[in-house]
Amino acid sequence: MIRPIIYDNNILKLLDQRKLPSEQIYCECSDFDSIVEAIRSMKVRGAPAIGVAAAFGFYFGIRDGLNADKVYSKLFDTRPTAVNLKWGLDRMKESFEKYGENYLEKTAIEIFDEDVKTNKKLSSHGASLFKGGENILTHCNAGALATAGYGTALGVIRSVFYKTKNIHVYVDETRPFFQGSRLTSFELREEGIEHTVICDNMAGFLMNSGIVDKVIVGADRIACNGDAANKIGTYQLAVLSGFHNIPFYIAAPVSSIDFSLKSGEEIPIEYRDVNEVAYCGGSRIVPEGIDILNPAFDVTPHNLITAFITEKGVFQSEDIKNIQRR
Ligand SMILES: CSC[C@@H](O)[C@@H](O)C(=O)COP(=O)(O)O
Repeated sequence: MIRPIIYDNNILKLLDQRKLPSEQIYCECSDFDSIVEAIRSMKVRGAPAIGVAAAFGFYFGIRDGLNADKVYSKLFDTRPTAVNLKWGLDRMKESFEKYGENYLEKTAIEIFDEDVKTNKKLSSHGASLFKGGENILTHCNAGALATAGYGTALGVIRSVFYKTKNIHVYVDETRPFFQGSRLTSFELREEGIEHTVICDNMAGFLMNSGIVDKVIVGADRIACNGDAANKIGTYQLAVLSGFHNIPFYIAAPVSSIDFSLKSGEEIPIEYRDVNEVAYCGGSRIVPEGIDILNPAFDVTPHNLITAFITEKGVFQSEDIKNIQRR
């Protein structure tokens, strides 16, 4: 299976997600600044993967003699919506305050290893909700590439495939960064899982034609009431799923729950460079001088979510606040 992140003797190798699917190139980060840049520019992306990369960034920063508060805040500011970033940083800070510098590398490696185990666990819980033979729709990339390995929503799909060998996935291309068509399709092809790529605006047509049995996506931040932020376009899929009576699942680790937030209204939404919308494959596709908006995430209200699939089991939104963090 693809290895999106490899740690090898003080070098963090990140499979550059901007180059996929045409090129598989690892960018090698050996210092704090290179990790900050890799997260900001989306060489590494996906909430759990960002959390893991930030943990190594914290280690590199302290190892190189930088101030801990500055290291924390510079990494924290790279991507505002994914709460796993803060979760990873808080764990590193706690380790630093308790044991000092010597234990930091070990803590970062622990966070990395745990993420893969967590994803496998949540995927096996999720697979129990599927009998095989379903047509599943997914959005963005919540696969191995968005995590330390195996994936969340795509991890569940992987586990259903291993169990039944019978599943078909509809993949939203996911404008403007195309995580669906470039990354999810790449991963599904590697696994030999049958799939079809569609443009984001085709989901309603497919649902209305009775082609979609279930929808499963990841999450970047979940509030205590179950409102969930995920890649822009997720909310409209949830509304469509509700209208067509199609189960809509969120698959995410407990580290994606922000226990400090009562509802999704408090989730900060990242606005990215408008050129991500203005250009496609290097060509300008919007006339010059036109207003463009690029919110990278939206929030799906809890009442549109059928269930949450986590490593601790499958939950309803009212149970989210009672899940134990560790
Ligand atoms: C597994 S993270 C949840 C995903 O569905 C998705 O929102 C995501 O990968 C985050 O987006 P990105 O902006 O590519 O970092």
